Amino acid sequence: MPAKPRICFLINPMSGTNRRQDVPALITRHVDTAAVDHEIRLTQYAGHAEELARQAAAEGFRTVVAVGGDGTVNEVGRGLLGTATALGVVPRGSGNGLARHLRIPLTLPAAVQRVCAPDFQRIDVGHINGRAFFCTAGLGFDAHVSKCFAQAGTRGLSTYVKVALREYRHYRPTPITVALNGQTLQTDCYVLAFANAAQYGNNAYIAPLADIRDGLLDLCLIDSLPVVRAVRVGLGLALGNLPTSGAAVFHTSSHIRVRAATPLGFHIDGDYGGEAREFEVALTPLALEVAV
Ligand SMILES: Nc1ncnc2c1ncn2[C@@H]1O[C@H](COP(=O)(O)OP(=O)(O)OP(=O)(O)O)[C@@H](O)[C@H]1O
Repeated sequence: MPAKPRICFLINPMSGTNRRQDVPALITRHVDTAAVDHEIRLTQYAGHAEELARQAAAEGFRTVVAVGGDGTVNEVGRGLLGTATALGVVPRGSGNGLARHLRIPLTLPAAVQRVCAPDFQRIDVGHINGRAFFCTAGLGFDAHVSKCFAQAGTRGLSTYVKVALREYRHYRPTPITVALNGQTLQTDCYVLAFANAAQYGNNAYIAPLADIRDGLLDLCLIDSLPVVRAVRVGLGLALGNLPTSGAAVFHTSSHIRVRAATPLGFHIDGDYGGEAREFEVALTPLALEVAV
């Protein structure tokens, strides 16, 4: 009999809002043991999932499953780049942007059953200043909010919205120069999002037309955000019609350079990445295999 594929579940115990569940026991209950062999490992600190994923790939696991939110997915995905091991996702974050984009089930039992009998597909991978992202990266207000959110003490959508409304009163755009597709744009950056997937998570569609397998990033530029436009952006995110709302400008490209007049914050899959004056953003087509 051929050997069963081996799956390694990497759990971020800090992700999501329901931390009291016994996640390892739930996974073990729902794994199809007739179809796969599995192991469960827990992360012990931020960044650990990347090391554990790389190690699991070296051990020959067919799939390494990120059990967590988009931050954990990012770490596991980074660890698997350049290996023959696929990324799986059991979504447990508050946003779950990549899982929603790939139509991975959002409940734990269904997601575990899915990774035991998946289709394998390849997706594009973005890089911002050399750091990989799978869902979205961005400059400006959303990065600033991700920094404040990380300091907020509690997580979840309601904390995110509260932080965003508080910061909106003070945040001002930064002048930037954007080079893409042989042209140069001088503009202001309130938000400049680089979307590989269509949404930030929570069905907030920053780039509803983004295709994760087309070799292109969808750029969404918002140069200023007075109140009336903020309402239109909010509605556009929720309804998935930002491109036709007139509240943002869209481009597609696989290689973008940005120079900012003053240091500008950036995020990587929703986690704050720091500040920089220059950004190089590029897409590598179909660089990661995922179990969907
Ligand atoms: N054991 C750990 N202790 C502390 N932090 C951890 C640990 N494991 C992972 N992390 C960090 O937790 C951060 C948040 O994780 P993740 O994004 O998966 O969950 P979330 O924030 O609840 O979900 P979402 O991004 O959907 O809101 C990640 O950036 C990761 O680096």
